[in-house]
Amino acid sequence: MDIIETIKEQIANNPVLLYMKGSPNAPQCGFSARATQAVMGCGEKFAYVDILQNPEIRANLPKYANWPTFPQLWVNGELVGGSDIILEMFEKGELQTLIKSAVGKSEA
Ligand SMILES: N[C@@H](CCC(=O)N[C@@H](CS)C(=O)NCC(=O)O)C(=O)O
Repeated sequence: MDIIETIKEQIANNPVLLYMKGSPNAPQCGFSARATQAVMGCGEKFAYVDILQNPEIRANLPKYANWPTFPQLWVNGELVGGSDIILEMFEKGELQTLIKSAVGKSEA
């Protein structure tokens, strides 16, 4: 399948999706580690894609997303942002609200 189609499918099929370096249990970059901590802190299930294991996604997602770096958090099919935005939203309590509503919608 075309890599852009794969990316679109991943985004469409996962209400909370983190593109990151490594895995939540073993992040391979400080930015991904901090983003994971915040997303995990929301207490809901989330999907992730390790871009170190998926070089084609690493090469193509930044163009598709118009966002140059990783991590990238996608919620309900929309890009939320990277580590800075994720942490800022978490500190304000906004990330918790967003993720809880996204997970709730997917279960409805
Ligand atoms: N300010 C960014 C920092 C993220 C960042 O600089 N990521 C780098 C290092 S992990 C990156 O993705 N570089 C491109 C790449 O490695 O493909 C954020 O908030 O997420």
